[in-house]
Amino acid sequence: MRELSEIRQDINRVDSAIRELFLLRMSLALEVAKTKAQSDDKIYKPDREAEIVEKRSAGMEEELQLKYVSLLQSMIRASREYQYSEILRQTPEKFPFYPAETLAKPKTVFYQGVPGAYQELAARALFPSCEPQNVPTWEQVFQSVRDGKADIGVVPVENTTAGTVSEVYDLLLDYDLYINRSYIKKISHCLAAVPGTKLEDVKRVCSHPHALPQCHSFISEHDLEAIEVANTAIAAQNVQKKGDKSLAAICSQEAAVRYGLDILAEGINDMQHNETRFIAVSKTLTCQPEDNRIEIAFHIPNASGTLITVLDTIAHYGIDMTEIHSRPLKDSPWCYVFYVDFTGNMRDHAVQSLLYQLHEELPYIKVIGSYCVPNE
Ligand SMILES: C=C(O[C@@H]1C=C(C(=O)O)C=C[C@H]1O)C(=O)O
Repeated sequence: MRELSEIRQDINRVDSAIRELFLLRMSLALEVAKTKAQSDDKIYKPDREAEIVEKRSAGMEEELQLKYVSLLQSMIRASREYQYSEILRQTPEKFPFYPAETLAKPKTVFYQGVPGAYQELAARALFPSCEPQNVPTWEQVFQSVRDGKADIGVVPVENTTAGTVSEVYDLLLDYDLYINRSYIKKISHCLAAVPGTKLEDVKRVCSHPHALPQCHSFISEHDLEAIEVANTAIAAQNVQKKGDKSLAAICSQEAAVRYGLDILAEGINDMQHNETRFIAVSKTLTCQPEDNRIEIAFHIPNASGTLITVLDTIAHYGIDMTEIHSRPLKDSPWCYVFYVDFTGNMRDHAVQSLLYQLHEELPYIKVIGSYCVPNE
């Protein structure tokens, strides 16, 4: 039997030979890419890749064949990524997405609900010089922006306890709007009722469908009946209008004060670290120098391993994925649209190469936003 160190020296020699061959293969791939660029041909040739995999691995013993195919596939993907990156360096006009530099100073900002809603607070924080206006539904916020009645809509997209606000994501695509800003707000809910109410008088509690699960423990400990309403501030308004001591609202302190309610309990959310992310949407895709997040929506081909390939491709460009979720495609049962957030700025070369590649290789992709998450 040979010494371990001796075998390892042979492995090192093989690795060095593979390295040289890898570099040679990459330079050949680049030559191919330049030829393709001249004739405006596509980089991705799935038939040629399938032929390489089949012919080069033919006749191998099955177990090693599987490993070799995976090695070949990963080398070919690296070759494609390199080609996209180099082609874009030489012909930057091939980048398929054109964000505007900045957002024109908004005059009209809409939110859903009534004054005192968390969305109003977020709208004021994002656009301090505007007087936000309210409409009854999220759909009306999106409609108003699409029809030009509002420059900006401010809506919630995610809560750290209750999760993604799916309806807002569906509306983003339905109304073809873009995310331009993001704002994370600490959410501390209180229980508010008409003046003179004691905690033991309260039997029912109303609030937004996302706020109720954030206070699940409090609601069950006090054996309260939970009633869904369109907005936390609307809940406070309802309690004021009804004047019934058995009904309380889960809302912000601001909403309780605005509707003249007594605060019976504060910070009633299950998780003390409870935050909601709000976004500002408009008709324009923008990219500001300080933006450090991009969000895309895409469909994947109906084949195994395609989602993992997309996620791997993101990592191959040295980009960090920060969030992923999916929504059903309403017109194609059991098919999904995926939403992915990742770090970077749309002016970065790595981000542009990634987006160029995904645009060329996926059946559908849309950049749905560029925004800044502070403190990074
Ligand atoms: C190099 C080419 O471009 C791409 C990369 C391939 C590779 O690295 O072998 C094969 C097919 C294409 O998807 C080519 O078309 O030959």
